[in-house]
Amino acid sequence: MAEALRLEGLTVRYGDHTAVADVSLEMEAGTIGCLLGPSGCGKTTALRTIAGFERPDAGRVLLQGREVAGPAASIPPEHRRVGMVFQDLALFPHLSVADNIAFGLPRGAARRRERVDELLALVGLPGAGPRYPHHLSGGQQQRVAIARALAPEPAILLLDEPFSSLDVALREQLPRELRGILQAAGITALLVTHDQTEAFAMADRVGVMSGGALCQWDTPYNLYHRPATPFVADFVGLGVRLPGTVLAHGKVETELGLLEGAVPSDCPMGRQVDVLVRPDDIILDPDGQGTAQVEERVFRGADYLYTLRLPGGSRLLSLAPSHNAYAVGTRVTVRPDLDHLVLFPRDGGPACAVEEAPEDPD
Ligand SMILES: Nc1ncnc2c1ncn2[C@@H]1O[C@H](COP(=O)(O)OP(=O)(O)OP(=O)(O)O)[C@@H](O)[C@H]1O
Repeated sequence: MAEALRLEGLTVRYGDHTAVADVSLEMEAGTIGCLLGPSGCGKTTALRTIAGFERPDAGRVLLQGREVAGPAASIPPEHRRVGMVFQDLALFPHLSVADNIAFGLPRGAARRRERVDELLALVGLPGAGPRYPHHLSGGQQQRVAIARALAPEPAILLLDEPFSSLDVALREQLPRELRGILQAAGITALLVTHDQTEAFAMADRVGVMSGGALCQWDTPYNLYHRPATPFVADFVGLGVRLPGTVLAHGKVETELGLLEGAVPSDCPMGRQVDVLVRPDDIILDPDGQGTAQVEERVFRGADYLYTLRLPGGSRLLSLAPSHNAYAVGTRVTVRPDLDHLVLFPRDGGPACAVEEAPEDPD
């Protein structure tokens, strides 16, 4: 498949501060990518550099194989064929929906009206052309902003926190809808968000950023099941890291007992590691004889998230269906059910590669 975007060693500094540090990634045409990370990690700066609003201090940006920023070129934003949707949507309040969408199209273009109608149909708002932005709901306004950005047929659509101004219900629903719209039209898109649920619902590939660096650029499934660094493991999904010692291939001793299965072959015996334990890896049994204790319980609708305290002081998380509720203080037996082990060496040495993790079903 054709390459839509490539970043090579992209570095952007504001004075002494490195906002984007040596970021490299590639996106294929027609796919959706996402930069995910906490506030200040550099994701907006990376997006703005792709759009042409910031200049790289090192590295290159290539769009459809053409260098648009780097040692060989500095193409201005309007000539990059990039569509941008901003956090606040930035619709023109005094223009109708049709005129908002047509804004980026050449005046007098024969297909102008036709293109607006096409885009309104694409975003599920047929017939909304004569209305004004303030007549529309937040979700509808967002679709108009997307239609406007798509009007000039950009090579890539960049979206900066596109759901942050919407209410909670829309934030659940819109990422999936938007993914459907972009996929139907074969659009390449890159969004930035700090919200993992949005990233996972929207994107084929997600890049987790921290301190300007890209920690891992991978499928959502692999980020969860094969996190490359402790930061990715902590940022994506819930879980704890339990100290352990590698005993032999296939066994790690922890406070939970011997965890078995798929210890990476490059993890030497005796090595001190942290084992990633997700809430879905822990089954709890409230038998009254157990040595673990419920320390906290959080209702999450379909399930409760329990924090469990082991006798040695380590804590675990566990998810259990919400039709049974175990009170704080209940003694429970904890049964680990890990089908592969993700290990991070405690000495900070290179991570042990995760083998035999389940394959990404997609
Ligand atoms: N124009 C600027 N001048 C100086 N420093 C800046 C500028 N823009 C961003 N920064 C700094 O660069 C770092 C990265 O900012 P950036 O906005 O890219 O992060 P972000 O991950 O998008 O955060 P947020 O989610 O809060 O927008 C931050 O430390 C920020 O304070």
